[in-house]
Order: sequence, then C-alpha cells, then structure tokens
Amino acid sequence: MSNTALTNGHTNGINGTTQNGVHDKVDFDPRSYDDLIMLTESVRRQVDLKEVPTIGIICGSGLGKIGDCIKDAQILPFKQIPGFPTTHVIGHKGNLIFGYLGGKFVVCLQGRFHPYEHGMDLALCATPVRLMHQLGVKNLIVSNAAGGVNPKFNYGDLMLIKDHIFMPGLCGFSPLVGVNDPRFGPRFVSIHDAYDRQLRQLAQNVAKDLKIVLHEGTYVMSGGPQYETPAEVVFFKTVGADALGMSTCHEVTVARQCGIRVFGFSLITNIANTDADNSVEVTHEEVLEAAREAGDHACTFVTEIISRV
Ligand SMILES: O=P(O)(O)O[C@H]1O[C@H](CO)[C@@H](O)[C@H]1O
Ligand code: HPA
Repeated sequence: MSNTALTNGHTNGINGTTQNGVHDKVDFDPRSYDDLIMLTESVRRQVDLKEVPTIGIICGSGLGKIGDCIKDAQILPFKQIPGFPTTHVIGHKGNLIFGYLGGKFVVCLQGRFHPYEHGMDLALCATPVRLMHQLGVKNLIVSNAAGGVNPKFNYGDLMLIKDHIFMPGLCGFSPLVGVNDPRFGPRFVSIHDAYDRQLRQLAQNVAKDLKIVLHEGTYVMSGGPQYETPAEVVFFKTVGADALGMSTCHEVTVARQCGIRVFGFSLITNIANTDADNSVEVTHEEVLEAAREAGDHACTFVTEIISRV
C-alpha cells in the first residue's frame, strides 16, 4: 500500500463535532483519563491498525524525515485528532503516522508540542505519549535538535541522551503536576533510569556498525523559546549539561510514568555560546538546516535501532 493521508470525516466523541475530518475546538482536559480514552478511540476509528504499534517515535525540529521514511504510511494530521493542539513551530509537520519502519509497525509523531507554545501546559504537550501508551507502545524513541555545550561536540553530531535536567520540571512545571488519576500511573515516579540502559547499548552498537559518531551526554530542557545567554550556557555547563534544548523531558517523564522504555538522541545543530564578547546569533533557520542535512543519517540510525529492538 502506498502512503495514505487520512481525510475521512469522523465523530470525535469529545464534545465538539467534526466537519470534513477537521475537529472543531474541543474541550479536552489533558488530566482526564476519560478524555484520553475518547481521544484514543477517535484515533483508532480513523486508522487501520494492522498490528499493535509497540514502538513510538517523536521527531525533533527538522527531523520529520524520520516520519517520511515510514512505509505503507497512514498519515493522520494533528488537526483531525480531537484534543491535540496545533503545532506552530516551523520544522514540525503536525502528523501522526502509522506504518512500517525497520520491519516493525510503528507510530510516529511528526512534530511535537513545545510547552512554550501552549502556555507551559506540560500535560497537554505530553498527551501524545499517553496516547501512544494506550495504543500499545512499549518503546519510545525521542529525538530533538539541540545546542552543543560539550566542547567535544561538533555541528551535525548525534548525542545519545544518557540523562537529563528538566529545568521546568524542577520549577514545578511537570506534566505530572495536578490531580493524578492512578490509571495514568503512579503519583510519584522514579526517574532514576529515564533512558534505558539496554537501548543505549543497542544504539551504541548500531552507531559503531554504521560508523556514525555518537556521543553520550546529558540533555537540559529549558522553557524557551528564547535561546540561552552565554552566561546561562556556562551555568548549564557547570551543572553537567552536554546539550541544550526546549523539549523532550516532559515526554520522557510521562513515558516513564506509564512504564514505556525510552531511547533519546539529540542532533547538535549549533554550538552554544559561552562568551558574551565572542558570541554569535543562534537562529531556528540554522537549526532546521542542520537537521535537514542530517535527515537521512538520522533516519538510517533510527531504522536500524528499530530493526534490532
Ligand atoms: O526540541 P525540538 O523539538 O527538536 O526543537 C528545538 O528547536 C527549537 C529551537 O530551534 C526548540 O523548540 C528546540 O527545543
Ligand atoms: N538552545 C536551546 N534549544 C535549542 C538550541 C539551543 O542552542 N539549538 C536547538 N534547540
């Protein structure tokens, strides 16, 4: 089957109605388990789930190519998913894709929700992970574009995420804040093993076989959307950062709450400034350009990992 864009009309079951497959603004509560179930049912009605997608993928800025590599793809635009907000960030297409990659049936978020776009509602931004869990995902591959802080990193390198510092989470902006329905998972979640050791080892083996430079390090998520000042970069470097971004940690936190194993990697799209006297401008355009250049590379890497999971 060739790739299919799903545009059939549907009823979403969460308040509003739909016309021509595009949902009206719906009153979706990301902290309601019942709303999550209705969202999941809406997705199930719109796609032909040939198998249970046990692997989920989230594409970082400009890394949508990974989604484009999926075979026999069924493409569900976010605007057809009741409760999903829209993604406004250039380089995030806004599709949920089902199909085959590395010989496995996968579900891929071609575009993500950044907390800075959605009033720091981290539970809303992490809803796709809860959806993936409902659909049967057991392993999640998260990717992002990030600024390199570790002096060994070069433009275009890949960094396997070994651990993270979730700045908004530390300041009370966690997707787990608020009343917790135990059906989402436990109230208190241990994040001691956020990035699965076995999957990291597997990725290291893949990188070696494919002769890809793969660093390992700590990813820091800040709130954004402004990039960091040189002093902030030095601060993050001092506390152990290797790469900086504005995403991922909220998704990983929710994945761990519902027991999904996580593998994460960053594409180093720029080198973060550490000296205000010799600093250069960082732009989203250069981030996207780096991601475009690394697209094939990232796709091969992810495909091979999936084939070995
Ligand atoms: O983390 P992803 O989605 O790759 O996006 C990264 O790129 C954007 C900045 O250029 C920020 O949103 C940052 O988090
Ligand atoms: N900082 C924060 N987020 C980013 C960067 C950065 O330097 N590059 C890409 N996303």
